[in-house]
Amino acid sequence: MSMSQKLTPLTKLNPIEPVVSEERQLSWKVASNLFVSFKYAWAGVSYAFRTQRNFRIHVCVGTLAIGLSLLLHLQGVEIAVIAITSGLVLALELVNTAIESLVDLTVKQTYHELAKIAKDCAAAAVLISALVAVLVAATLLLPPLVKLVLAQL
Ligand SMILES: Nc1ncnc2c1ncn2[C@@H]1O[C@H](COP(=O)(O)OP(=O)(O)OP(=O)(O)O)[C@@H](O)[C@H]1O
Repeated sequence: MSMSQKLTPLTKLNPIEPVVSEERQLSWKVASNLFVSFKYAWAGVSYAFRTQRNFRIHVCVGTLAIGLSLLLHLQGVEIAVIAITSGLVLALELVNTAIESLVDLTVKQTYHELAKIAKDCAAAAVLISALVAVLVAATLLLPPLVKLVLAQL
């Protein structure tokens, strides 16, 4: 396929087709620029934060867990483990959002058993990572936290 066939000028697009900006049409090219790639990735994070309540909750809980681990002077490895598990939850929440969008794009408003499987499994991945993160944080944070509270009594 030649270049001119690939990059249809916006003026020639059918008005009922979704409009793709010329910058987006060239995204395969601009993505080679590291800064622009970062900009698109940040747009994804920003979209998830604005639209996904669960993502906001995970950001708050993760920040709280890392903050507490610093305040309680946990060992470096322990802080790293809490940060890794919290980061994994956020990353999977982003993948979940991407899968939800792709499924909605594919099946639109129709019910499909495969769409249900895709969305349920993506949500399950987030749930499992969140449960593990809570378990890890509780194991590492609770003993020093209880010790600190008891010392105040
Ligand atoms: N097109 C569909 N076909 C079949 N089942 C669907 C479809 N869309 C959604 N579902 C079912 O509804 C559930 C919720 O889907 P929805 O798109 O509302 O996700 P959500 O509630 O926004 O999820 P999350 O809280 O993880 O963001 C899915 O897990 C799935 O079981």
